[in-house]
Amino acid sequence: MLEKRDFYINGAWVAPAKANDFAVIDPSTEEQCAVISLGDQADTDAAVNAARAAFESWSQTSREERMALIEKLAEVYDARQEEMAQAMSMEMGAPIALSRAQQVGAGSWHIGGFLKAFKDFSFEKDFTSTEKTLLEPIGVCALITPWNWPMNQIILKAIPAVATGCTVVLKPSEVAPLSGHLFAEFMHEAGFPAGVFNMLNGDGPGVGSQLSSHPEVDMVSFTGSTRAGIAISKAAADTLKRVSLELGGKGANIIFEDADPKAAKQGAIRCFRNSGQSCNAPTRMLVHKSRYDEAVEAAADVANNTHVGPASEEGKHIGPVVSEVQFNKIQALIEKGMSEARLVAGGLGRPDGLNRGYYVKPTVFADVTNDMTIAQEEIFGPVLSIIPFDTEEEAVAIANDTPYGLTNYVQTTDDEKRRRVARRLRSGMVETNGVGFAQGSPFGGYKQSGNGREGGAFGLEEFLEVKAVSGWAAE
Ligand SMILES: NC(=O)c1ccc[n+]([C@@H]2O[C@H](COP(=O)([O-])OP(=O)(O)OC[C@H]3O[C@@H](n4cnc5c(N)ncnc54)[C@H](O)[C@@H]3O)[C@@H](O)[C@H]2O)c1
Repeated sequence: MLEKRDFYINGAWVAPAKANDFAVIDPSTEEQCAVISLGDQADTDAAVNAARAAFESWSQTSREERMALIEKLAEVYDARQEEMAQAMSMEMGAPIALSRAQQVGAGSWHIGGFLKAFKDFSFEKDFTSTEKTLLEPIGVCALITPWNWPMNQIILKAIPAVATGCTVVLKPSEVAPLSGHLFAEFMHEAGFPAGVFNMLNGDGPGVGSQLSSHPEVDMVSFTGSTRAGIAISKAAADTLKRVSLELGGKGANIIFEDADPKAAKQGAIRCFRNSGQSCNAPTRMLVHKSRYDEAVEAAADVANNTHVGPASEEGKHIGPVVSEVQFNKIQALIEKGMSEARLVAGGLGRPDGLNRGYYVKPTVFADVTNDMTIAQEEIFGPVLSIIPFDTEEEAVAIANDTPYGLTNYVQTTDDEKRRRVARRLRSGMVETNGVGFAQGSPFGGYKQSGNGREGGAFGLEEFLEVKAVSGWAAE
């Protein structure tokens, strides 16, 4: 069993102020795989003070110095990618092939996106011939991250924060803390000065809320549930710190009558990816009535043919969900779905042959209406809800009828319709016809999916203050 009790504070690994062990469970086996410590106020203060002390000099470094350290970090990340893939696979159950290609791969992709954006990023702009606008680092940033795409989330925050000259305290998810621990090792190996990057473990009510309310923290960048996003915003209100939120989603995937014949199949595969634990998953499939029966059959077929197995097994299967808490929550929502809609694949309990581990059957519900619980709540498991529609107007109304607004999807070969519908969807992202987003593209949500944007130049701007200086040049 791994022992990872220490925190990374002020450039060194330090023991927690008080012993408070917390077991990390491997979701594939339900066995304890590691022990960490949950920090308390003294640890939080030590990490924040280190970041505060480092800010003055770090914020004055040149772009070239910071860029060189991020390039070094990228080298370390590449050289140690197998360790990172194994850590994530064990802590949150991503099958090892997916962990290597996508969980680790997402990190490399975003580092590359930031480096590209950073090279041309302008920290000074001429507002008039005499007035200058300066973009300056906001200060000490608390980064609070979830367990579902651990490295993706950490890199989307830590890299732009240090790139812009901020200093950082990272609190990874206590459910999947091993990747965050390893990332701190990478930052150390890359040679960032002491105090620029700090990492400590803790839970939401402890270190999470201590960071959110800390008077020496200037900004909280959070990814996780809408519930925690609200709690953080309230805790941050008394010190009026900036709060950047990336929260949940309930993406609609609108399949029009003229969509690619494979659209339903691909939509179901996408919904089940990472065992359904993606905030941008297309979990509501809206299908035109002329294609409805065919889509239900295709989605059920995908569910019935999706192999579920341990994370350590090679292959394209899906792994368990992350924890017993999530497993139970998903089971309760599947049970609710069975009382309100038509179950066409999957259902309650573990898949055949798996009696230990948090494995969920890929599940499809048809004849769902948008007022049902399974169409409104984020399930965060491999569960798809299929909703029929008649007209474009109806499809847009159903898609927008949710408190969330992260990613929606549109499938049609009609160019005009695709653009028209994309404009009307109230979400931060609209993916059309399966075309992936470019490197550095802004990631974030409308409504209760959050208020921030991550990735590339938009992601750098999140960590900057704007200063207007008059009389910069003599008239
Ligand atoms: N929009 C996005 O970019 C995005 C990406 C990934 C995950 N998510 C969302 O994250 C959720 C799943 O992750 P989770 O279960 O780890 O979420 P969570 O909100 O329970 O926890 C996320 C992080 O917040 C901390 N936390 C919890 N309560 C807190 C509080 N009151 N104050 C401060 N910190 C607190 C946790 O310790 C953890 O580090 C899903 O809802 C998913 O949609 C969103």
